[in-house]
Amino acid sequence: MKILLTGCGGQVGYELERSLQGLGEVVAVDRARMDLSNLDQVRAVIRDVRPQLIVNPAAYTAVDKAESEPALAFRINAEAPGVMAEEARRLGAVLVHYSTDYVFPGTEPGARAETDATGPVNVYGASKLAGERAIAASGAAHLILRTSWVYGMRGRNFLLTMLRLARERDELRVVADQHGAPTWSRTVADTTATILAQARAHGSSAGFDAGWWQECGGIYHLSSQGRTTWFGFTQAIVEQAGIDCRVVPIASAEYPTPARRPQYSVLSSRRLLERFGHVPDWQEALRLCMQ
Ligand SMILES: NC(=O)C1=CN([C@@H]2O[C@H](COP(=O)(O)OP(=O)(O)OC[C@H]3O[C@@H](n4cnc5c(N)ncnc54)[C@H](OP(=O)(O)O)[C@@H]3O)[C@@H](O)[C@H]2O)C=CC1
Ligand SMILES: Cc1cn([C@H]2C[C@H](O)[C@@H](COP(=O)(O)OP(=O)(O)O[C@H]3O[C@@H](C)C(=O)[C@@H](O)[C@H]3O)O2)c(=O)[nH]c1=O
Ligand SMILES: [Mg+2]
Repeated sequence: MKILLTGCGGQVGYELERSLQGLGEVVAVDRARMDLSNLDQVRAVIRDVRPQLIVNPAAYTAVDKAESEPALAFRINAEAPGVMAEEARRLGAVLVHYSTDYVFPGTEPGARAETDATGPVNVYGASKLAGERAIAASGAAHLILRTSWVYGMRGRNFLLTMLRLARERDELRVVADQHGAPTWSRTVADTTATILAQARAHGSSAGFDAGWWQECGGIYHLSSQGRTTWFGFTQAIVEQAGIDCRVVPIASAEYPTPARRPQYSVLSSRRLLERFGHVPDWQEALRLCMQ
């Protein structure tokens, strides 16, 4: 099976390139080969590669910057995935795409299910929601995995930022009123591969089985078990790294940013756990990652 993987230099894309190896021949493309802001190029690369599976972790992920670049964020996060889905349908291929907890307004303390009402509070979230809708409307077999607070030992992420700041400063002031579940990039990639292996087992040598995608496709929440705040996440990071740095809880109002962020961002991964098994607890995953 031929797999087209986008954004192979990103946090999740890097891990996917490894996790997807057992599944087929992975054609990994970066921005230089396929720029998602260039829709003609997206189309041309897919028609050239003719994959049976497209996996798309590439995205515009700069949450604050998106507030001042909405058109670009929407092109990359909504229009480009829409083109991928359209091309996937033409080829009879499957599209696996990633989305975010930021599609929700975050006004309710409980964990959000896939069927709960969306309502993004920032441009990034709105652009990701538009991407989900474009894919759903395309008629292509697809999987949309919504994850949250992704970190890892490479790329741009909260873990690496906080490790750097904790070494530079005596004190870190971190918001304690935004709730969510930090998720290791490797958890996202490995779980994706687990799901695809199950999908593959229901198919034939010719490819995936359309019936399986009818029944099991669509949106799944995929984030770590448990919950914390950015403050709690930072405490765990500093403690595990053994860095001598005070971590002080603050309110969001004391840390102004261009983009608003949801207050309660916990996702319930129940649908995924019932069908596909285990996802680790955030503290356990953080420990494994930092080892
Ligand atoms: N990071 C997070 O906290 C979360 C992420 N997600 C979602 O998960 C998915 C994976 O995110 P993650 O791996 O963390 O993101 P990263 O920011 O680590 O990686 C994004 C990747 O997309 C690429 N990219 C950006 N713009 C373009 C473009 N115009 N053309 C081609 N490639 C481009 C980047 O390339 P380059 O290096 O060249 O910029 C990079 O390889 C995304 O869909 C994201 O929305 C969901 C929840 C949380
Ligand atoms: C650096 C820093 C941040 N903060 C706050 C700002 C913000 O409210 C919160 C998180 O900061 P970040 O900017 O890293 O987080 P952010 O970029 O909003 O992270 C989001 O990224 C996108 C891509 C997603 O899809 C989301 O799931 C989520 O992971 O921490 C502090 O309170 N103190 C600090 O020293
Ligand atoms: Mg960020």
